[in-house]
Amino acid sequence: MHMNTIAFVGAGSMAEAIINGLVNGGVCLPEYIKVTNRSSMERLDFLNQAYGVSVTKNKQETVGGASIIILAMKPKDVKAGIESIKDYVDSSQVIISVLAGISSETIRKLFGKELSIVRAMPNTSAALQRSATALACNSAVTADQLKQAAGLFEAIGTVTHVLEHQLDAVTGLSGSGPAYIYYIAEALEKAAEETGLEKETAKALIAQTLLGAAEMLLTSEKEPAVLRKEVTSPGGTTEAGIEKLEEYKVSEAIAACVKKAKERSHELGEIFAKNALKEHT
Ligand SMILES: NC(=O)c1ccc[n+]([C@@H]2O[C@H](COP(=O)([O-])OP(=O)(O)OC[C@H]3O[C@@H](n4cnc5c(N)ncnc54)[C@H](OP(=O)(O)O)[C@@H]3O)[C@@H](O)[C@H]2O)c1
Ligand code: PRO
Repeated sequence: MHMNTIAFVGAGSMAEAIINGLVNGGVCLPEYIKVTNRSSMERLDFLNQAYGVSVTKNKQETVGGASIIILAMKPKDVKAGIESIKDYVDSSQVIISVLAGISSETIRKLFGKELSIVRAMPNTSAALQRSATALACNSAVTADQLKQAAGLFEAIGTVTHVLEHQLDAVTGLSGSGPAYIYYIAEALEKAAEETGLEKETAKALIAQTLLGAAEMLLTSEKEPAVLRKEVTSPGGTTEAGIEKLEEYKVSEAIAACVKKAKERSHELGEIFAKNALKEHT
């Protein structure tokens, strides 16, 4: 795809996952990517060496003239981060925020001007071009700008358009989702060792089982419940195992987990707006 300059403000795990996906997926030349952070030059040097991207502490050099600016700091650092770039940003640029919970309106107020703001909720599987990304945008975003933002995330996985208020639910589901799956993988590994398998053997079997099941979910027209039934012989091993999941109310635990994560996303946005906008209103 054709790519204009992309500036990353924040150089942590989410920024790296996106950079990795863009560069190693061959969808964007590293010279089109500029990265800055707050303090760690060591981290910037690492990204430069690992991916060939340009790195600098200079905020003007990073964001000035970039067609896309990606905000990738932790919520607590957003106010200072925006403060440090706002004078070099104008309405011809598209701001993409991957920040959990923080609304486009809060971001706009912090910049203190009308800007095209796209909110994206990707996940760390972006590093393998396997992110499930959801996008929403403010009313200043043109169809072309949204297409440009979607193109960037399509290069590192799938893109789903949602309403902005739905992003909290997306965050609790697929933004945090890889961690839930790793949690299950950890539990399966522990269980496999307890039932007599070596760690490496278990790890390989678990990863391939997750991959196969995910591919079935993606490609089959059958509902998950039907796919599950196909594995479950009456009176067999799966039925015996699933009886335990029911006994331990795993389904309820998963529902509570996703709900709590969604609520936390909303709460982070509310708390942030209340504190960060005190002197802006
Ligand atoms: N990790 C995920 O799975 C994931 C998924 C979806 C969305 N997100 C969102 O992505 C954002 C970043 O998360 P993360 O996990 O990548 O965090 P992280 O690993 O802690 O990285 C945060 C980065 O922001 C930089 N930073 C802090 N203050 C800054 C400032 N004033 N100016 C410029 N850069 C600044 C930090 O630089 P220093 O190291 O120099 O302090 C660091 O490079 C969060 O808002 C999160 O909600 C994360
Ligand atoms: N990581 C961020 C968090 O845990 C947002 C989704 C995944 O807050």
